[in-house]
Amino acid sequence: MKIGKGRNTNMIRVGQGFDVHQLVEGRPCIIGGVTIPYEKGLLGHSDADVLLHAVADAVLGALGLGDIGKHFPDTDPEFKDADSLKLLEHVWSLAKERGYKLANIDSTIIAQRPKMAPYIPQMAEVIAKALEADVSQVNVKATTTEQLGFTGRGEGIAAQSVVCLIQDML
Ligand SMILES: Nc1ccn([C@@H]2O[C@H](COP(=O)(O)O)[C@@H](O)[C@H]2O)c(=O)n1
Ligand SMILES: C[C@@]1(CO)OP(=O)(O)OP(=O)(O)OC[C@H]1O
Repeated sequence: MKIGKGRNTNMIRVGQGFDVHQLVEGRPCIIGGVTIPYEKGLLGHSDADVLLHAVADAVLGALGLGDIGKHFPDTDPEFKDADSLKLLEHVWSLAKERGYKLANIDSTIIAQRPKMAPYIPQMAEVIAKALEADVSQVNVKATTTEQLGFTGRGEGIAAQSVVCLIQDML
């Protein structure tokens, strides 16, 4: 969507991301780039950082560039145990080279446990740094599902993210 005419025209793009990973024993619980002390961790080909995956998918969606599975296939040994922060930084480089900056991003972690609140400020800092933005542009929330469904039973954790990017065309 273009706003304005001629010079100083801004392009605004919106994207959303959603991801789920299974909770299993013997894996670290890394969410939003923060390692959370917990009896289980998230299973995946990479470090399975469900929040950073949702953020990366939201950015790719805003850019119209598909999803993280397309950019980092889970059949590629290069991405085995990959640090999702590095994947997000690569995704952000695609936004930057197209002239986009972050307007704001809002994310929700859907987990019965562990309690996310103590770690949320640090997650927001990680995301802000990766997207080269101020932390005031980044919001992270958490919710349980009141013990309902796979998240409520503690079988997995989900995350969703909505991003707004702005392209300055001076
Ligand atoms: N894993 C979670 C889930 C929730 N929170 C925080 O608790 C609040 C209440 O959760 P409800 O699902 O009962 O609405 C929620 O608003 C979060 O602040 C959390 O820290 N970690
Ligand atoms: C990140 C990638 C690549 O290592 O693997 P996973 O950690 O399994 O994560 P997923 O969200 O299933 O999809 C993207 C993958 O290609």
